[in-house]
Amino acid sequence: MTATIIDGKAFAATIREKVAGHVARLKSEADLTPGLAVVLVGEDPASQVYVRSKGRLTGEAGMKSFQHSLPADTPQADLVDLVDRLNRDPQVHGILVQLPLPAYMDSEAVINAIAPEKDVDGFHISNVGLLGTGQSAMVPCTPLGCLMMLRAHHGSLSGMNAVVVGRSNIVGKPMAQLLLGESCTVTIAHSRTRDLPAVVRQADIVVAAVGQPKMVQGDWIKPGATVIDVGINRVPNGEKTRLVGDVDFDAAVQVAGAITPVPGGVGPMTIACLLANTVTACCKMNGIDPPEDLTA
Ligand SMILES: Nc1nc2c(c(=O)[nH]1)N[C@@H](CN(C=O)c1ccc(C(=O)N[C@@H](CCC(=O)O)C(=O)O)cc1)CN2
Ligand SMILES: [Mg+2]
Repeated sequence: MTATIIDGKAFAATIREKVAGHVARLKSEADLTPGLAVVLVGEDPASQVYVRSKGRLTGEAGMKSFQHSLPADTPQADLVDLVDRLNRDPQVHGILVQLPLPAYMDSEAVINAIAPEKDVDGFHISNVGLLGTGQSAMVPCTPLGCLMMLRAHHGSLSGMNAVVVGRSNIVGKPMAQLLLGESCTVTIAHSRTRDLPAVVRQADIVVAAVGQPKMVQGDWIKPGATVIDVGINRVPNGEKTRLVGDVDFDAAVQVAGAITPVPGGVGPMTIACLLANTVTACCKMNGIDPPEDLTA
């Protein structure tokens, strides 16, 4: 028996439809249009693709999209000035600075310059602290998308063994916090973990977020486990390139109970959750209860 394929692309489309419904209601009932500002520094081709899709999907959901492209040698102070202006702009409810920033910039300082209530990435230290202490926070989009797929597939996650492979601030750590919030027993594994295959074999849920093509092997997966693959790695494929995840999909699909594909799994959920977070931010800023069905 091969695993159930968790279709993130289809799931993301249903979230974007719900977002569009809420946006239409905010317009007609409160004369409010949620606005998302995305800032790109430099010309990284993958980042350009992601920023373009964010702009397109923001528009398709009926929201206002503000895109700012700055040259690769922009001084950090100029970027922070732009963030300050966006913080004060009443048409902007969400601000996202596309990562990675050029190496000379202090990414943390830039992220912490965003007003926490407009931090739709959930990377600001205030939101990190709120999430870590189980309080209402803006939740990072990729881990939120992973959690939504897990909840939709399993219902309750209570008591399950979850292994998150990767300890980044943008995926691994918040993912672990979210799973802990669902009463999973959570292990964060990383490059120094001893006998990683044995650790992963204990998992009912594996979230792979290491950025290494096909690192998680099929025989590391416990039969029937759910595998969420966050990796987006571009590998050579003849004259071209193709995308592969952090999991050896062809092997893992034979063992797992359910698995996300790459592409078409976690990636599309990231942008759908960004739109949902922007609606939430807009509602909160205007004293309106945010919709509960967007991130349930
Ligand atoms: N400020 C942020 N920067 C980055 C984030 C983020 O959440 N906030 N995440 C990633 C990039 N990212 C969004 O920014 C992102 C990556 C991938 C996808 C996606 O839909 N991927 C598709 C494949 C697309 C392709 O062909 O390349 C898929 O997996 O099916 C969406 C968003 C780093 N930076
Ligand atoms: Mg740096």
